Amino acid sequence: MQFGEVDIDGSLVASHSSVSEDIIVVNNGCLCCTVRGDLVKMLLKLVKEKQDKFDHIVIETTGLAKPAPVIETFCSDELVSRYLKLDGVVTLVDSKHAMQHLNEVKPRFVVNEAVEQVAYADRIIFNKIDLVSEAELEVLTKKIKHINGLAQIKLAKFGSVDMDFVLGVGGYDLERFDSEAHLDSSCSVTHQHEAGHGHHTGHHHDHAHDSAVSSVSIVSEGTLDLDEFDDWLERLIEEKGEDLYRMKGILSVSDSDQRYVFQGVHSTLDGCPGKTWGPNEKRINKLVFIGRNLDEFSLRKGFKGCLA
Ligand SMILES: Nc1nc2c(ncn2[C@@H]2O[C@H](COP(=O)(O)OP(=O)(O)OP(=O)(O)O)[C@@H](O)[C@H]2O)c(=O)[nH]1
Repeated sequence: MQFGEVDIDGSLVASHSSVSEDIIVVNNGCLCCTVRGDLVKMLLKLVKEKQDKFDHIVIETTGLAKPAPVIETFCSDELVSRYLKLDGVVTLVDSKHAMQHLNEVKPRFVVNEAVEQVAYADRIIFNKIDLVSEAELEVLTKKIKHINGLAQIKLAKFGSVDMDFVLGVGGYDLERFDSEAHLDSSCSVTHQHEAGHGHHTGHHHDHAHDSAVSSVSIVSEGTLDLDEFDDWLERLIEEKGEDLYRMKGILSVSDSDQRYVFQGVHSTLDGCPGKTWGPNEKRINKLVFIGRNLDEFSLRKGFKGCLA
């Protein structure tokens, strides 16, 4: 399924495809609505007509699409979420040109879609690595991990990656998340402002300051009061829900032998008890927040305030 004004890829893929997959082009949706009405319609049509005939639906957006409305379609639309589950967001990065797009400063209220597409990803493929030096790749990796410390990254040439890397991602699956625990604590690199954006004063916070999209990771031993934590998260979402793109965490909570796992997109939160802690296992809390203008200091302080 593709979003786009002009469907060139669709016909190219179709002419090369001997398999029976359907390619559906969705090109009349508004790129900035919060839930994609056109997508809802198409997904429900697929469910109705072919429910038992597919394992996955792969949606390819145009390079200009904002990922949030597509993601929220799966969280917010009651019918869609009844029949379909969002598996994950995969972002293909052109290693040669990505930096230029990530650094592009957009006009007021205009988001940088390259930054958004990295920020919301569960998996990131750095493609065209044959066209860049190791040093360039290192700088790009640093930049991308700064934006998204949660996604797994793979390097590729001509888009060649294992299918398992892009299908069956389980990016929104609390159980998978619990057992895999891909929280890269080395990615807590917020507050390193990009060149040219060093001055980060209050008056900048009212517009889409894209270099301000970053990850904050908290890795900390200790036990949390779950009620306090819930209250804190709720307050956070109320105040900053729009700026909080993704959050995930594995928590050690008092009066429980089980981990508590949670994940969220903006103001949609989902949490449940997870695996039991081992008898000699260190109970370490791991949380990652990805969002715009995140205040690392106050996130850490808020978290500490919930420790029992
Ligand atoms: N050297 C090199 N060229 C590549 C690689 N992957 C794709 N290309 C070439 O890059 C050109 C443009 O392809 P892409 O950048 O993949 O285009 P695309 O992503 O389909 O374009 P949109 O979907 O319209 O954004 C084609 O000529 C590809 O053959 C790679 O890993 N290395």
